[in-house]
Amino acid sequence: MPDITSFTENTNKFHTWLSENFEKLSPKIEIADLRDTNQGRGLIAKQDIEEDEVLFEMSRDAILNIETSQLSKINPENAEKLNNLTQWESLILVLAYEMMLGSESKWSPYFDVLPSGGFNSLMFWNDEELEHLKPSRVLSRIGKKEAEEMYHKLVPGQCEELGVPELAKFLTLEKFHVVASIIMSYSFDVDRPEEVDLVENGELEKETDELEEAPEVEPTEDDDKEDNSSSNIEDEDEEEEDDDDEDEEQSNIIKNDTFLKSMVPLADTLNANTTLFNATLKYTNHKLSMTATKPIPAGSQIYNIYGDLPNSEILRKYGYIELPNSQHEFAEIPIELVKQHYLKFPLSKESKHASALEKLNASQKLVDGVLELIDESEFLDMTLVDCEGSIVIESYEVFKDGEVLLELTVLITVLSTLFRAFQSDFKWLKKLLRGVGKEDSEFESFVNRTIMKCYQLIEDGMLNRGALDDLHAILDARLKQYPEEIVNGGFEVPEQYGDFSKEKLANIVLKNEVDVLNC
Ligand SMILES: C[S@@+](CC[C@H](N)C(=O)[O-])C[C@H]1O[C@@H](n2cnc3c(N)ncnc32)[C@H](O)[C@@H]1O
Repeated sequence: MPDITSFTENTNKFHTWLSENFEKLSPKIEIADLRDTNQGRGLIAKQDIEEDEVLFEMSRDAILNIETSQLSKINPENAEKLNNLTQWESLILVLAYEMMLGSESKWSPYFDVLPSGGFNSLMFWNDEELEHLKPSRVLSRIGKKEAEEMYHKLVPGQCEELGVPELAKFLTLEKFHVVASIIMSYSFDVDRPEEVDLVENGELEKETDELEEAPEVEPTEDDDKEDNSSSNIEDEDEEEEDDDDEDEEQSNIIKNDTFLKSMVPLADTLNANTTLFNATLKYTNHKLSMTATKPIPAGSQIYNIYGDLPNSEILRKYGYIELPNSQHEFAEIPIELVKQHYLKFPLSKESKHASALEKLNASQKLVDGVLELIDESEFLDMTLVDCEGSIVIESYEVFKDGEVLLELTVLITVLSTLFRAFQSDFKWLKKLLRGVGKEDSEFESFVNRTIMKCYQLIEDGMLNRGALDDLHAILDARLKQYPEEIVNGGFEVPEQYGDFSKEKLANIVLKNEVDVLNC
C-alpha cells in the first residue's frame, strides 16, 4: 500500500515552500498524485490555461547549483574548486551536501518530494534484466563503470579537498547512485544570465528547436532558451576527452560552459511526453518561468519534453517509456555490420579467382584499408561540415521516417561503389591490393577519387542502386539480430501504460527499434 499520508503531506509542505520562495505560482495549477498511472507526481491544470500563460516563475537564487549552494559558501575557495570539476561532479557534491544538511537546507521541503529509491532507469537493472534489451545499442550507454569511477574520484578525495570530510561518510556508493539518478532525471542545464543577454541582444544566434547534443541528449535547455532535460555521465566524459588536449580548459571547466547544471524545483515535477507536451521552461536574465506553449484545458496534465529522445533513451535515463512509441524513435546500425557486409562481398564471380583472393586475405585487407582512408579523408573532413569528426563511427542512427544519418549514406555509397569496381577486374584488383596501406599508391588515389565522386552524387541527390541494395541488406542483417517474436509481429505494444515488467519494457523498446528498421 502506498503511504498516502506522507506523500500528500510532503506535497503540501512543498507547495507551502513554493509559495514562500517563488515569485509567481498560478492558482490554476496543482501538484497531483498520479501514482495510480505509474507517473509519481505531476502537474495538472485546475482551470483552462491560455497559450503563453506563465504557470510559475522563480528567481535564479531559488534554483540549486554551484552558485547558490551552501557548499560553495562555507569556504571561500570552494566555489573555485567546484568550478574545476565537471558539471556532473559538482552538482552531485552540491546536492548531496544540501541533502546532508537536512532541515538546515533551504531546499529541504523540495528534497522530500524527490525520489529516494525505486528507480527504473537502466543503471538500476541487473545483468539478467538488461539481457532483455539485446541487441539494442542503448546497452552501451548505461555507464555503470563510469559512475563508479566518478564516485571514487569524489569520495573521499574531493570531499576532503572541499573541507567537508563528513560528506564522504554521508555519500555512500548507494546514496551516490540515488543522487546521480536524481540529477540524471530531474536536473536542467540552465543558460547563464550572460548567455541569455547575448541571445536577447542578438549577439549570439541560436537555432530553435535543437538540442545541444541531439540525439545523445541532455535534460539541457534547447537553444531557444527553453528547457529540455538532463545529461548523462558518458556524454560529459566524451566532452571532457575532447577538452583534454587544451590545457587552458583544464581549469575552470564549468566557467567555460554557457550553462549551469541545476536543480529547478517544480519545473522538475512536470512529467514529459514527446507528443502531448504543452509547457516549457524559459530563461530570462533574472528569472526562470514555466510557460504554456498551447492552450491547456482544465483537468489535463501539464507536460514538458525532456528532449528528442527515443524510448530506449527515455528508459535509460528516466525509467519509463511512451506508448505506442516516442516521436523521436531511432534504431542503430553498428559499424561491425557494415564491415561484415563488405567482408562477404564476392570480389570475383569466378571460383578460381575467388580462392586466389581468399589466399591473399583480400576482403579483410580491402575493408580495413578503405575504412582507414575514409576515416582519414581530408576531403570529407572539409566538406561534411555537419558531421562531427570522421564518418567511420561505432554506430549509425536510422530514423522513423526512413531517414538515415548522412555519415551512413556517404559511407555506404563509397563502399558500394568501390567494391563493385573491385569486382569488375580481377587483374587490376590484384595490382591494387599491393598498394593497400601504402601512401601514394594507386589504391589510395582510387579510393580518394571515389570518395569525391560519391560525395558529388549524394550532393546532387543521387543514391546509386548498389548503395541502396547494400543498405537494405545491412538493415536486414540488423533485423536478424532482434528476437524472432519481435520481428515477426508476435509481440504487441500494449495500449495503456502500467506497472510493466522489465521484460515488457525491453520488448517495447525493441519493437520500436524494429519498426524503425522496417520503415
Ligand atoms: C522530472 S521527474 C517528473 C516528476 C516525477 N513524476 C515525480 O514524481 O517526481 C521525471 C520522472 O518522472 C517520471 N515520468 C516522467 N514522465 C513520465 C511519463 N510520461 N510517464 C510515466 N512516468 C513519467 C519518470 O519516473 C521520470 O524519471
